[in-house]
Amino acid sequence: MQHNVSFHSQATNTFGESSEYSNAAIRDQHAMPQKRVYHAEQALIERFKETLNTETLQATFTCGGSLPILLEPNRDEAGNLTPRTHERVQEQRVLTKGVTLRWGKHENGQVLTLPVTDKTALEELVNACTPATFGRGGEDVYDESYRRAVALSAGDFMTDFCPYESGIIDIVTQLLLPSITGELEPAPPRSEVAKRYGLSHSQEGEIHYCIMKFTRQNSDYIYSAGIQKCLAGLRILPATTEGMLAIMGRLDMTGTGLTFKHDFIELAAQRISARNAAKKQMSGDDRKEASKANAQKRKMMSRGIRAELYKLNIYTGPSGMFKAHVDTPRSESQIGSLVVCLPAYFEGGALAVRHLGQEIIHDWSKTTFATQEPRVQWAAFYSDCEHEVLEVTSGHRITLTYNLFLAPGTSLLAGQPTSLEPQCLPLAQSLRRMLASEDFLPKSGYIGVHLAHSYPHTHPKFHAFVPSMLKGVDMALYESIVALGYKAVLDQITGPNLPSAEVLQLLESKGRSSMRTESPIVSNLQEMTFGDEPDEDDGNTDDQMCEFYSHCEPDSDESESADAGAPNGTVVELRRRYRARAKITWLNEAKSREPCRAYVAYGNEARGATKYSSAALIVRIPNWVERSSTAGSQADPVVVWE
Ligand SMILES: O=C(O)CCC(=O)C(=O)O
Ligand SMILES: [Fe+2]
Repeated sequence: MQHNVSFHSQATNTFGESSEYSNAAIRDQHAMPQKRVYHAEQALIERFKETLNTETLQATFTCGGSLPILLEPNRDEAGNLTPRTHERVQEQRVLTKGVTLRWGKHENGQVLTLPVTDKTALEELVNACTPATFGRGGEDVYDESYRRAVALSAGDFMTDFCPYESGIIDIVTQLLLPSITGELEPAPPRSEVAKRYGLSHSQEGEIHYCIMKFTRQNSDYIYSAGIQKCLAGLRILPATTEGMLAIMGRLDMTGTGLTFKHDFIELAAQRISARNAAKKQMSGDDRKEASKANAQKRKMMSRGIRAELYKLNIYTGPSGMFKAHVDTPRSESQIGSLVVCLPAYFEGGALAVRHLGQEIIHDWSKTTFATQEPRVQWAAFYSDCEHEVLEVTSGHRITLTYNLFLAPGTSLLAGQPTSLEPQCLPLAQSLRRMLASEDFLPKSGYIGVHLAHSYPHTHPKFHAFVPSMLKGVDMALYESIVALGYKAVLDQITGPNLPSAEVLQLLESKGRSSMRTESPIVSNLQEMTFGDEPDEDDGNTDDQMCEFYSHCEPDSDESESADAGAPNGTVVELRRRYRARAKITWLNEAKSREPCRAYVAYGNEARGATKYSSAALIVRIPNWVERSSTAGSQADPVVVWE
């Protein structure tokens, strides 16, 4: 996403107005006050705070690091590379061998290990490369005035360097992925203004960003002279000079050249909200909603990064370079690029990465090469970051480039049948053994297993659990059930270990959809009620809550229809839950008496409480005769909320 902010453009804004006005008129009316009203230091602190608070989205747009190559590392007496202590293992980010490259056709293979001892082999590698092209106007072009480099495609060489093994992908996943999958995390609370005008977090962030960028400010005031730029930056500039003057008159009533920051925020929020409404009317809302849902689903499925080797590039001095560009995404799920600089001598050739007016320079030239041990150095950045390889003045700058894609990641196993063989899970074996016995539930019935972990709610008001959330042993259990082919529901457990009232009906319903499909779970979400969630503020203790529940416990012979005329909906609901609970054969104990809990996310920072709930996997078990003929079949997999 390039934020090309243009201040003097003549364009039609989203209010449908043609924006033509005199910048000079505005400037004359509201000249910058001469007097400095705050200390420079204070301003810097405020700016930093602002960045910290509001520019969270993609604040870390690039990251980088280096791995020293120790060809003769220290070993302990036993010859181990690092003593087996926790601390030392953490430090073990060194490469203990050079990076080997192999290329060349059959029977003409060549090999080079960097750092280089054999200059001839290095020259041969350069000769084996072809001039590097780049994309322009939808075509691959070769233009030395824009890019002067040579390259080998991934299919034409091999290397033993592995970004996973060296820990780079771990770091990149931790630093760059959270902003991409941000909606999965509890969102920071929006301000009252943002809530009032229905602004998204990023829209709110953008207002603060523009204030920071275009107005010199202290904490409460902003300079009125920057307001016009702010509005342009936010794409909410009024169409006419009169409109702009009216805004300035409203914001800077006393003519001091200063505006209350909160007044500006209010005005900006109002205009963005109007723009949102106008846009909504103009566009195909349904299509947008659908693509939003798809994007969300994609994010839900993405807890990791997959790096795909793309090219080997050599920029040779003098004059090797690649001017400012944005990498062409290879697919919808590409989120960024990784550049790994191999240990070879060169000067110049810094990699500049830019985002929203900020620039980070990754300089890997001889300065580090000459003074320290050789290193493999790397940088990763989001796809929308502009970047540039500055001129290499001497030597060969050799890089490996990788495309970074969203991927399920190591912690997301649900629905990944190719990477996991659930039949081999010990839990699946043991479940199969139990179900094979005629002594266990000879007639059909239900089993319930309380999950080991609590799970955050996916919606502030409605509960839903999706397999992709599952962790550790819970995931193993889920996969085992999938492997056995029985119908199951991931259910929230509330109150004194009560499943939801309709869980058994769901299990008996005819329709079947695969648990693997992760379809959005909307139709069967339960609204949180008093009974679901003991309110910690109302002073109820666990014991009081349980006493309340116990009044609702149904007599064992009470019939379903007896509830029909019951006056209190909550009590009816609770009785149904008790009844469901009694019909389930529970295979383990629930963890606690108060399963639905609110924790404050992010330690003591007031970012709002995230609700975590206990859950159980409830499985419909056919009678013994039926299951002895079908158990183990994977033909008809398990179901979650259809
Ligand atoms: O080699 C580098 O540092 C970056 C290369 C690059 O930007 C590209 O291949 O797109
Ligand atoms: Fe690039």
